[in-house]
Amino acid sequence: MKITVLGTGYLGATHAASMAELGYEVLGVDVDPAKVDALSRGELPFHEPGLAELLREHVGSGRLRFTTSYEEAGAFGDVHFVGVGTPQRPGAFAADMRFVDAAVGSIAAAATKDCVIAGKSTVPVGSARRLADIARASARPGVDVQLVWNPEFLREGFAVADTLRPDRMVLGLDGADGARAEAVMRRVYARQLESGVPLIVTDYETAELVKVAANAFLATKISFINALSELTEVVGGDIRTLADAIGLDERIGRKFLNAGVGFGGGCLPKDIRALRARAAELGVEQSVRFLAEVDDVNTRRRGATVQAVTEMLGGSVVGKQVAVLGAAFKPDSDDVRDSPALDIAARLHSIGAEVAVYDPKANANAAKRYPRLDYVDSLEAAVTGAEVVVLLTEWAEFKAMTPAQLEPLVAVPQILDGRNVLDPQQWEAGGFTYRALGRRALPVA
Ligand SMILES: NC(=O)c1ccc[n+]([C@@H]2O[C@H](COP(=O)([O-])OP(=O)(O)OC[C@H]3O[C@@H](n4cnc5c(N)ncnc54)[C@H](O)[C@@H]3O)[C@@H](O)[C@H]2O)c1
Ligand SMILES: O=c1ccn([C@@H]2O[C@H](COP(=O)(O)OP(=O)(O)O[C@H]3O[C@H](CO)[C@@H](O)[C@H](O)[C@H]3O)[C@@H](O)[C@H]2O)c(=O)[nH]1
Repeated sequence: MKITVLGTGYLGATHAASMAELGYEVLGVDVDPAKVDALSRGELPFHEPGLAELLREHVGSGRLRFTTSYEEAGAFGDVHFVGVGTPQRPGAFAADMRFVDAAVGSIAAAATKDCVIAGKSTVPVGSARRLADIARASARPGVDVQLVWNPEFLREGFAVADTLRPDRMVLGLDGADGARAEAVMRRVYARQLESGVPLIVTDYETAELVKVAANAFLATKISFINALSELTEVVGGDIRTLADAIGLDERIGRKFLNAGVGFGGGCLPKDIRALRARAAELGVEQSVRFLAEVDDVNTRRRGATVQAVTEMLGGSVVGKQVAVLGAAFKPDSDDVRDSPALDIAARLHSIGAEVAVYDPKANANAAKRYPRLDYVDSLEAAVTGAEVVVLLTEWAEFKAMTPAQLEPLVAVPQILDGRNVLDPQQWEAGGFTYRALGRRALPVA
């Protein structure tokens, strides 16, 4: 069985290399020739632990190739995975479906043998049924093209492991017409299924909704704890202890209750907005209205961080040296899409602070987004002369730093822990003024 993966970004490149790892011959397709050239040389254009090695190995063996040609893909693939982007539509909350529509239409028209198109991109509910119509209408006479919806749940930073050993797989089918496609997909994923990965076979709409529901739930969990942070900041409580305590209840669970500067990335923010937009189109806006508050709580954390830094600097950031540790939206990624860290750094700069940013992997992407910030190559360079150090992405390097390491370098020993990952006692004993979002009462303006 031969596999193509349409779109070779974070999802597609990971999926393509993982399919090669499972033993398939794989062709990755992208409309970006620079990306295709880099991948064809075995060079990963972004940071993802373990993926560069997998890519090199399988490009080297010839099992994994890349192209810009849909014609080549249509002749090659028995299964075509669709992993192109569905970003937020400019000026709106809805998902931009242009790339998925184009990919499905192009591959259906190019297919010269019976095949299955497996949608992995995150899409508004109702898209699969519409795309199945596009596929049928575009297919050549005598070529059977079936569409399944097979959403992807990988996390950046753990993308390879999540692809090879997911918590579950979901397959949305076009009713009884989906029998051939189901059999093909069970063969593609045979190794995972044999190793016990649960497979949920359902209709298109449920499969599409499972994906956005999972992300909406995760976003809600984060905003829940961050909303409680606003309370602990006022009364002087400790949000980490609170999260530990409620998390011990197995019905609640401790995961995704880490309070701080909030969620970002290419998925959670845009996916909750797209769900709201789709619900409004369907006339059930009120059903997910709470997601507006989830989004607002999340955005407020960024403002609260800027406010806390301002207070630590005596009421004004103008001309003050601020060390920002982290630019990626999460550690072990160089992705800066909707990154709270970078947004906060830019906001501080826009109100007059001298901001030095250091991220172990994301400086280059951050510089493309906000070229006017000062990016430096080490933790030491960032904190030298700083009047406040602000930890915004919890890279291992930042979690491991000590007051003794920073104290000789900073101008004023104060630190804001935007991710609640440092030990307050250790930093206070080391001579630092320590503040954290939700963990200690922040100075009230
Ligand atoms: N990044 C993740 O962790 C993740 C996880 C699960 C689901 N998703 C979903 O997967 C989709 C892709 O996300 P991503 O983060 O990989 O995006 P990305 O922007 O990194 O990659 C998208 C790629 O698609 C390419 N592309 C655009 N139009 C194309 C076309 N017609 N044919 C071929 N290639 C085309 C782009 O050039 C780009 O390389 C989105 O719907 C996203 O919500 C992403
Ligand atoms: O307790 C927590 C956990 C996460 N975050 C933040 O939430 C964001 C998202 O984190 P995470 O979900 O780990 O990363 P993603 O790679 O964006 O993965 C999410 O989005 C993907 C794309 O849809 C899905 O496939 C994954 O299942 C889903 O976890 C990041 O900014 C994190 O810093 C917190 O603030 N507190």
